[in-house]
Amino acid sequence: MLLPETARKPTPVTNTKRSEVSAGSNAEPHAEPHAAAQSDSATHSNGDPTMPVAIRIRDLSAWYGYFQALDSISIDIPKNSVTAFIGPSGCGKSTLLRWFNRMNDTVLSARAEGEVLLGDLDILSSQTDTVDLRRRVGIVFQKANPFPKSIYDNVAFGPRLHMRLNKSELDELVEWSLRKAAVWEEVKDRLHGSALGLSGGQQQRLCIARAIAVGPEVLLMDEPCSALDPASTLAIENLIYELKEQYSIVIVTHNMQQASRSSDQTAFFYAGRLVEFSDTKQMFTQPKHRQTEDYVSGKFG
Ligand SMILES: Nc1ncnc2c1ncn2[C@@H]1O[C@H](COP(=O)(O)OP(=O)(O)OP(=O)(O)O)[C@@H](O)[C@H]1O
Repeated sequence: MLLPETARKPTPVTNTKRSEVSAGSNAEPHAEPHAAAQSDSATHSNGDPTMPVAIRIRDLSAWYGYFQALDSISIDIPKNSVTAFIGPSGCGKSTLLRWFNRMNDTVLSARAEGEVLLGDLDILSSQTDTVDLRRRVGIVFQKANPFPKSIYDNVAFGPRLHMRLNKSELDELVEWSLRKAAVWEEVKDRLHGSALGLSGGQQQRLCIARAIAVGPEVLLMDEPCSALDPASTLAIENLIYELKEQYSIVIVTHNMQQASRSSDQTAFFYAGRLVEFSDTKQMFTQPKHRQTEDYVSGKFG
């Protein structure tokens, strides 16, 4: 079975210790961070120092214009495991996720300072090739967003852009990706039909197939099940479990049961700050901070 091309040669990085990237020419200077309640003891590692790191984040702060959305976040995203980001609405989960593959570049007022490393690659460097970065760090959004093309062309889109494959290799890769995303059996007889004709849950799994077809190292999932029914949610959660053997996964979720079922470690954010990062079992049974306990037990949020 043909597997997607493995990691490409990383783009040359700058030598600067701290990077700064601004999405638009109208980026604004610093403003005071909004009210935040970070614990002094919030740790960037989940406690296992032997765990290989997929993405290393140090002192990351981010703004939209004058508004500070993230304040000095340091966290190590472990390899081949599932990390859940939880916290009340507006605490910065999606903002953080979207800096991992520079999706925030599309927001003119967005700006970040600090360091985000994917191996040797300095993600925030202005010299980073964002097309290649997004191949290495794929993203699946809350609402499935298939292209208005056939099922086959949705999956083949990235490989056609990044790889040189002949027709049979491409066919094989499309099938591999759809199988891996657990949607092959449902679509194999309609590969050239419109992706928009699929159900929401099927569309979401198609989007996962599209993301993994280019061989990413990291898969970001921003509330991937929030628009799905319980059966489709279960299918995606099972899929996440299968995929972590091969990918490092970060999932943003408001669903505490989903975080506790699907993730190996959980990071709790509040008002732009990391409050606690722990093994998921510990987070849900013996949180270190009162604020975490209140949130996971549903007292606020
Ligand atoms: N494009 C934007 N322009 C200006 N402010 C933004 C933008 N996107 C997010 N924000 C603000 O940044 C803060 C963090 O937003 P973010 O979407 O990261 O939070 P979140 O924790 O993912 O929230 P939710 O759980 O509701 O999706 C919020 O106050 C939000 O209003």
